[in-house]
Amino acid sequence: MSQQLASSDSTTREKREKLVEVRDLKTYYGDSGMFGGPPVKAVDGVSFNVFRGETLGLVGESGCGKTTLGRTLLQLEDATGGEVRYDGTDITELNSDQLYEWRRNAQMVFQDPDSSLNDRMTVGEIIREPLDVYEWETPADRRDRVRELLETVGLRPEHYFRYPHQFSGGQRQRIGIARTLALEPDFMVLDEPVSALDVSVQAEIINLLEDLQEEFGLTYLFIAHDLSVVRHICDRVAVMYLGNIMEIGPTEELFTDPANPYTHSLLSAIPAPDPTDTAERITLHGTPPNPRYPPSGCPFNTRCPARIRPPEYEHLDDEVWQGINTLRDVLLERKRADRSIRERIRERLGRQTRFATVEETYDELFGGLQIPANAESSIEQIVEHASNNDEEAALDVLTEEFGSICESEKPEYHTVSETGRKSFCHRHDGEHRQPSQVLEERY
Ligand SMILES: Nc1ncnc2c1ncn2[C@@H]1O[C@H](COP(=O)(O)OP(=O)(O)OP(=O)(O)O)[C@@H](O)[C@H]1O
Repeated sequence: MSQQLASSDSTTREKREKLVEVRDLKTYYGDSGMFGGPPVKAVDGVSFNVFRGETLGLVGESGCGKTTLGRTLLQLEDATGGEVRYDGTDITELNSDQLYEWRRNAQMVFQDPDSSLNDRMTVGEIIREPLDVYEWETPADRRDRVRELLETVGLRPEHYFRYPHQFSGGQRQRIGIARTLALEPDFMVLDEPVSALDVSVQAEIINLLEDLQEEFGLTYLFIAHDLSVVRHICDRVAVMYLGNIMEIGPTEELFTDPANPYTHSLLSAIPAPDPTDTAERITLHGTPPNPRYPPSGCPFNTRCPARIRPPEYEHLDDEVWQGINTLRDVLLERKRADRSIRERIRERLGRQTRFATVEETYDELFGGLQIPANAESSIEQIVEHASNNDEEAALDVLTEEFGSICESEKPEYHTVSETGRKSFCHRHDGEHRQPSQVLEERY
């Protein structure tokens, strides 16, 4: 599956040189030791290429794994599995000496310049540090290089002896960028490089990054929340959700004609520039699942507005669906949670039991809603099992009655346009209606 994503990515762009090739990359945090529970699957098997000279955007909600992916590409985080080939070399296999040498090629620009600049060092020392570490040329050459770098990023040579706190946020980011340029890298991971800056300054830094890219032939992975910035600066975009890439392709096409339901939802959250635009927004319910316990099947299935439904429930009221989704989340959570000591004490004292929680949950989710008879009897069975503390049986009924391929099988990557854009969704398998058709009908 991941190979498939990567290969078609390359067929459409075969003339472009691959600088970074990522294959089935996984980064998990923590271990599954006796008390640790399962690891956090921050990056859970992604494959894509970054082409030399391009800017690839990486977008997605907070916590979906963007920073972890960026850090793993630079081996600032150890990969749990998979490969990161840089100019053909798998950098996950390098020993520490080799990695040290390789790091000259690739640098990271951070969101918050304050935390990456040491306030006790002068600006000159900060920018010179990587040159000193790598014993670049002579000390006099290094000083010259720093003065040149200061000019390259729009600062002045006399800023050499000033301290970071004497500069504005935008200027501090320029200092950070000068430092990352010192060793002439080819590849830069820009992790929200303008998010901490005033809007008026953001454009200046974006322009600087674009100029530098052109001047030095840099390749960027640009991590961002702000989709309008991404649309402006990126050649291609990868949309991430819960450690997976849901869609990847050329920027303009992805923004104007999204294929994946998650991309639709993400774009739909952008306020329309035209206040008279009455297009329905897709509201994503709930928060992304805990990456320690990602759902089975498609990672987005628990929130997907275009989820495939059993035919008899195709037109079930959306609020009822949301209720069923939430009920599933609660049941899954309860199934894996060892009952807390507090709850057990409460039970023994006869105060509040898990039964009461189920009843309350039911009322809250479905109270006042019109539920068709067949769905209602299934929901009642589910609640009854849950009341008997048998979450397993409750979930079985839920899956049997309301489940679909979205929960039972991981999707494949499907090519959705002539440019080789890829989307990770069962709806492209030729047997179902496309996400956009379903979303139009449901919203
Ligand atoms: N060092 C760590 N140890 C354990 N879990 C971590 C660690 N770093 C990140 N995580 C978890 O991994 C998941 C992905 O985090 P990450 O910071 O990569 O997401 P993100 O998309 O960059 O978020 P944001 O946009 O808020 O920066 C989150 O659930 C986060 O809590």
